[in-house]
Amino acid sequence: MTDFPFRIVGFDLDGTLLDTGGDLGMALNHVLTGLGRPAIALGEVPGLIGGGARMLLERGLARTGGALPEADLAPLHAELIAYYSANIARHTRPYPGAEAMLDALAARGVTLAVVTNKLEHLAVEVLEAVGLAGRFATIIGGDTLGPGRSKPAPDLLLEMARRLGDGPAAYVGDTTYDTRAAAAAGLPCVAVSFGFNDEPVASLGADAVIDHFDGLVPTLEALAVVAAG
Ligand SMILES: O=C(O)COP(=O)(O)O
Ligand SMILES: [Mg+2]
Repeated sequence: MTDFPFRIVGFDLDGTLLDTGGDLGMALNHVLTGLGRPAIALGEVPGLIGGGARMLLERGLARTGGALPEADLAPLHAELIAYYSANIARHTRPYPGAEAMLDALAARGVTLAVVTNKLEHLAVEVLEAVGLAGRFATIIGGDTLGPGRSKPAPDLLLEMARRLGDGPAAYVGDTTYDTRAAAAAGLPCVAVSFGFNDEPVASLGADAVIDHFDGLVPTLEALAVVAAG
């Protein structure tokens, strides 16, 4: 154990640890084109991500001709999830420096967690596919606690603390879902500028921003100094 100021660091998944935009976009376009709708340019998909796959579907429908009745959404959501699960890591990769950063935190005795709005089983599958699942003491998904408890509610982050025990914790994310959840849970939050930011990164309300994972360890050390006054 070292004197690193945080004992637990939680990570968002889509747009934070992993660039999942291409594979999520392919799954969304599979559903849209099946409905006779146009595909969405993959470069535009990151702007539609946040809040889970069901919200991705709703935003995709709105973008390509309009919403569908509520009753039509469940089978389309299931189709999107099935396609995504079967094609989960064709394009998905960790962002540069992610693995070295996880090594650096682990070497400092930090316990690592994933806290995502993705369905838990998809989070496990994609982390296994890119070889990172074993790094995390726990993986908590948008459905882990049941409906209505995903980010921006604090529940998933409070569950992380419940599972991993006492000690200072911090969270790393890319959207307002993450910064709002962290604030509600009372955790400091670092935002990554390279993710699927739903607001300009300076407006996300994070305590600090990093442009590369090389900056995470020193940024967390500096945050703790500020918090200590
Ligand atoms: O799946 C989403 O919409 C967002 O997932 P995340 O919480 O890992 O960013
Ligand atoms: Mg994210």
